[in-house]
Amino acid sequence: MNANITPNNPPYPAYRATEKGSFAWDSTVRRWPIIIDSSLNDMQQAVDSIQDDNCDKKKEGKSIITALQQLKQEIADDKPLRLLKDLDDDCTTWNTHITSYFENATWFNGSWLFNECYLYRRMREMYSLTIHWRTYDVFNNQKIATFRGSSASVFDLATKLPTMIDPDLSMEKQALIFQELLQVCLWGNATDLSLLTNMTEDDIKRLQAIEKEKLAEQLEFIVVNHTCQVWDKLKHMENARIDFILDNSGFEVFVDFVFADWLIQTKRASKVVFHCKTIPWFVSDVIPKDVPILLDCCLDRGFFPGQPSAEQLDNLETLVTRWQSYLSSGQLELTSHPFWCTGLAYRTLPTEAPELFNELKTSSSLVIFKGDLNYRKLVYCCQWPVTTPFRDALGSDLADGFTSVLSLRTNKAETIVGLSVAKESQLEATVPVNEWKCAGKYAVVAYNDGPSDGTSS
Ligand SMILES: O=P(O)(O)OC[C@H]1O[C@](O)(CO)[C@@H](O)[C@@H]1O
Repeated sequence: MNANITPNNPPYPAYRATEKGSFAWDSTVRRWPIIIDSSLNDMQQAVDSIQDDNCDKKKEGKSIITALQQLKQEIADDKPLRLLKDLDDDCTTWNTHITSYFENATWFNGSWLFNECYLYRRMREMYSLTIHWRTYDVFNNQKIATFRGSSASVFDLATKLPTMIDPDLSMEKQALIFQELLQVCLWGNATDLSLLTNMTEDDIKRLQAIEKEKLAEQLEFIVVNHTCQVWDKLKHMENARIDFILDNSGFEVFVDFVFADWLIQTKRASKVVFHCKTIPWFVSDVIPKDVPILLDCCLDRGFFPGQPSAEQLDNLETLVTRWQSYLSSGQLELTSHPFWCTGLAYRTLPTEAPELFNELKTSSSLVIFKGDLNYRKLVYCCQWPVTTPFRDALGSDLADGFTSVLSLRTNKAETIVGLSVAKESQLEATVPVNEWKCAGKYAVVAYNDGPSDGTSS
């Protein structure tokens, strides 16, 4: 293992697009151009809808289209990662990271983790440099359209949840409900726009399914499963603060609300904090404006297709109205921090964002990291032996000097740790490696218990 760890020199070799055929290479040569093309389409429609051809907004919109096309070419030409030019609050931090760790790095030879984050920050720069497009979210329409397609599971959950939240249930029953909700929260991560793989509509419906038997079938796809340790932590927890480092908007944040609702209703949490990104990120990640938009969609009785019944709409309205009351009472808090939109692994949290690190360490009993990118940043996104213990990949600051950490991740990138030798052998022998590592169909529930003398209840 590398002793002198830096962002471009992780504990084990970084994934880089210079490795032809790797997922990093496929992202750089195929997936990222698709994402930029879909942003170009969105921008073209937005610019075409502006009537006045000579107004500044239309001119700025066209400059963004040109900048997106130039970005695509810059990546294809494997240019160096240039410094950012906008005046956003995080610009200096980003440029310090580039000059300190990625001097002379290019789109192909920089670490895939940093480069993918840099891609979205470069897209942000295009909007930051304008007057009329500063707050425009080029992924907004896709986020809403994908949520609209999740209506079956949204209504299923809205109908089922009241029976699942009964605080008078026996501990055994609560354990079963916890396992179901944890899985629903986990698999909600599968509906992710930036993956753009061959996942079919049926694949997504299967992954979003919440029926008991479907969830039982899914257990075999969880290749690292610390659910029991999480239940040991939660079963007697009372009036704690629990933090969600969010991932995707749409159905995933909907199920995050469902899980948070259960934590609050069963009095395990008196406060839940949702941490959003600060800029449009990885296509579908949640930024603060996405939450009220999502809740309003749920309350709009004409939003979902397929003529839902009055009862279904009423159930959803009851649920969402309660969530809105959590937000207005402060039981559920929505926040964002620029640290979640850097290109660095989370081992840097104590030095890059000491106030955030200390707040979570001292106030939160459990920090739940949702999704693949958060997982990659927790484990430094490198070529760990897959049987490396999760705590070793976290590093001592997060494993021993922080609070309890739970990662709920569907596998959408090659880095993974925590497998048993038996599970590694079974997967290597039966499933194509890209299928279980990158296709979003297998998952990880990885948990590290915080220090017992911390805030943990
Ligand atoms: O939304 P999530 O679960 O963090 O997924 C983002 C992941 O999708 C990808 O863009 C493609 O798999 C990864 O590079 C990235 O980590």
